[in-house]
Amino acid sequence: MHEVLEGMAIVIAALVFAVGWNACRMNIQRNVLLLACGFLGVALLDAGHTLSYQGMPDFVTPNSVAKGIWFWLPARFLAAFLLLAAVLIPWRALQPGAMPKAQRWGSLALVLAGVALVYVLVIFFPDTLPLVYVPPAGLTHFKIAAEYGVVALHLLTLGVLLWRMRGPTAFDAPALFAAVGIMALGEVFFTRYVSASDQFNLLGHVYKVLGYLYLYRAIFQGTIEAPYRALAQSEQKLQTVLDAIPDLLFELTRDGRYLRAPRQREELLAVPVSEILGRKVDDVLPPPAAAAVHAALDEAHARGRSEGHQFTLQLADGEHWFELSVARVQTDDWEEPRFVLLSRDITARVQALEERRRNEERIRHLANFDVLTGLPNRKMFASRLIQALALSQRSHAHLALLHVDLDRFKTVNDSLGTDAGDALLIDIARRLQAQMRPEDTVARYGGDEFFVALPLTNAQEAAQRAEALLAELRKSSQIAGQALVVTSSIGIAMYPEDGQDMQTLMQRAEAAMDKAKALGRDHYCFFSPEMQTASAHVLRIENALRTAIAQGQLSLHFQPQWRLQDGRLVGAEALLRWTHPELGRVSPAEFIPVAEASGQIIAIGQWVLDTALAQLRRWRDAGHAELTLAVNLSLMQFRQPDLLAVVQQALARIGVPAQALELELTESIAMQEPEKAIATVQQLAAAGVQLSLDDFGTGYSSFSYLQRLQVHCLKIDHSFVSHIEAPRGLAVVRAIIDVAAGLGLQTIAEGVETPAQLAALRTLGCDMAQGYLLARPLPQAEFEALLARQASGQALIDL
Ligand SMILES: Nc1nc2c(ncn2[C@@H]2O[C@H](COP(=O)(O)O[C@H]3[C@@H](O)[C@H](n4cnc5c(=O)[nH]c(N)nc54)O[C@@H]3COP(=O)(O)O)[C@@H](O)[C@H]2O)c(=O)[nH]1
Repeated sequence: MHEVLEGMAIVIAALVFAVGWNACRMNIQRNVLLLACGFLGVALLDAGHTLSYQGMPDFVTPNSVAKGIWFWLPARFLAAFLLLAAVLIPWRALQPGAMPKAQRWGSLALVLAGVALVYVLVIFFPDTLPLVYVPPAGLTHFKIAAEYGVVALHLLTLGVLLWRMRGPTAFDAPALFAAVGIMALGEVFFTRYVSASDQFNLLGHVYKVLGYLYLYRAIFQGTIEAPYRALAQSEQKLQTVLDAIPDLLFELTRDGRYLRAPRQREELLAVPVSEILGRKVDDVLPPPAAAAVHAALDEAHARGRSEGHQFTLQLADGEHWFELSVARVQTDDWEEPRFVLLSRDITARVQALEERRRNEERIRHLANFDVLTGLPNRKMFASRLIQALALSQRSHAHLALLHVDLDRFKTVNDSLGTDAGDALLIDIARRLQAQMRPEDTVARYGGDEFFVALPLTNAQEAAQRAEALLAELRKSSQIAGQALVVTSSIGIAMYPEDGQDMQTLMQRAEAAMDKAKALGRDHYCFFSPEMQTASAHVLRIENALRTAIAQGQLSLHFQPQWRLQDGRLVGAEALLRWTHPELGRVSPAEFIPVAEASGQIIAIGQWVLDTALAQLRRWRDAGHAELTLAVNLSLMQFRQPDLLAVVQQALARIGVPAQALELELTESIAMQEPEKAIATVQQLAAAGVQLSLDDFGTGYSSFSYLQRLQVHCLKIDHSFVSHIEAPRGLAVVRAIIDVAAGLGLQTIAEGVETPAQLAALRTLGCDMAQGYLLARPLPQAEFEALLARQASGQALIDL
């Protein structure tokens, strides 16, 4: 039985060695190497113990119990020390890579040398060894103490193990714990036996075998089971990763034969996977795609990997783009090279890039071309003009810059709507473009303004081109079902005579265009230095006007208005005056149009309204309650969407009744947008404000229009009054007064300069009059002096 149990123990210890030794060829684990080599020593010592056992044939020298024990004890101590060392040395997780040969073979040699030493001592020098067994007494104290020493080492190992098992371990700690625990128990039995065949000795051997078995299990688990499990897990993980990859994955041979498809996406394949495997790419893919795969395989074969080769495939849902990534699989030299090919569907990316390219192209186009007409815009025109000027400079050539502006384009927009206006602009742009030579550029500058650059063109040629353009633009356009005829005005500036740079030339072409308009439209006009002077003056006025209110340069004069029935001063017209420190007194006839064109008229108009109402308030407070004050409205003011609110707020803020304010609106302003004018006047009239129609008779208002325009007074223009002494002039004024009377409106004659004019007006029944004959526009103090004289009962005018 002893031999059987020992035989089993030797075999298991040898297995521990075999498994551990081979595992160390693939992994670096010092603990395993220690146990493996150590337990080979244990197996050899146990073999010596078995062979020396009493009852066995003599092993080199006569066998004895003591001889057996002398092989036994080193084996036990070796096992105990090995286990203790194995749990003391930190266990590292499995690391791929072979243990260095020198380390493995060195450890083995060390163990074998130790074992050989024990063999030599026990066989040839037994007398040097202490007594371990004395028949018939049995085991000596030394032997028992030695066995307890082994037990103590095992207990120490168990303690270390328990301490290590508090946390996760990189080895099979429970199996190792069981192995050490059982071996320790077995050793206790070996301290108790008397005869080699008693039950303690037997039990000790059984426990020893069991302990070895657990040790084997621990080594097997750590070196074979665990790596296999980790491998299975890692393969599972790899498959999960592969499943998550949205690409096609194939394994191919060097010549492009499909071996495997670890990741299948049938929807990205023209043919099912089953039909692909075993075939070559040339048989499956169209030639350009197959060529891309071969190129990728060649590259991966040469460099280990390849990326970026692309091809397209026509699939059921349309054309798809694919990009290849190929990696060469590590194989042994004798194996056929294999490649993992990842085919990524990059259709969305390609489409997004294409979309981005298109968007960039669109943005570039928007940045350089006018959206409505497709003509170059300001930016593009500027760059082309600068280039053309540089070229003209180098070649000493002329260049003509034309500013084309449509005449009365606004009327088209107002009467036919902006869609018709847009259609007209598109048509005009097309016609302008058709007139251009390859070297010319026409651009839309916004609204109905166009600029044309004509390189290599002298003044004579520019005039001919302008004539041709005017003639072309004069032709009718079919817009909104009707033939529309729009003329245009062209201003021309010549390089180098009129300017050397873009800015100057453009300003001068614009000034020339203004002149063409002033000449009656449908004209072209070359720039002349006089225009420059005029426009410089206008620019000066415009700039100076900006600070006029803040610097207190504005004031109001008041021209008295007289009731012709009794000669009383009943009102005044507020007239704006501007005195500039350098420009001196500037006439409103000069600066009001500039203020209008630059938009400053809104602020200036507000100032006039507030100042006039404040003055009126003071006069009314001073007892002139019947006095009214007329304030002129410009076109821009009249078009203010919040005009009613502006007027009402001013009245309320200053505390003047609406009836005391009269707003003067010229007939031409009222006729600009008749329907809107009727509505605005109606709102103001409803608010109680009086309205008079200035310059009456100079415009084209019809009776029906007059009937709907809720003004209370017609102001007979100076030009009619000045001709009143002639029969036809008299007839005109009479007609105006009769119309007004018929419509229930008052009349006021302006510009009365002679007693005869005044007499005629009275005879015709005109209600009121103002003019130099009666009084010029007066500063506040002088006007107040008149009021004071009237209040004191003096007659101010002779009727
Ligand atoms: N929008 C605003 N327009 C204004 C304002 N103040 C003036 N104006 C307009 O400027 C134009 C020139 O005005 P002005 O130089 O003040 O000339 C006015 C009178 O001085 C002049 N007048 C008055 N009586 C006579 C006369 O007997 N003979 C004669 N030759 N001229 C005379 O007429 C001008 C007043 O005209 P009208 O307004 O049509 O009543 C002028 O168009 C002003 O309207 C302002 O605050 N806002």
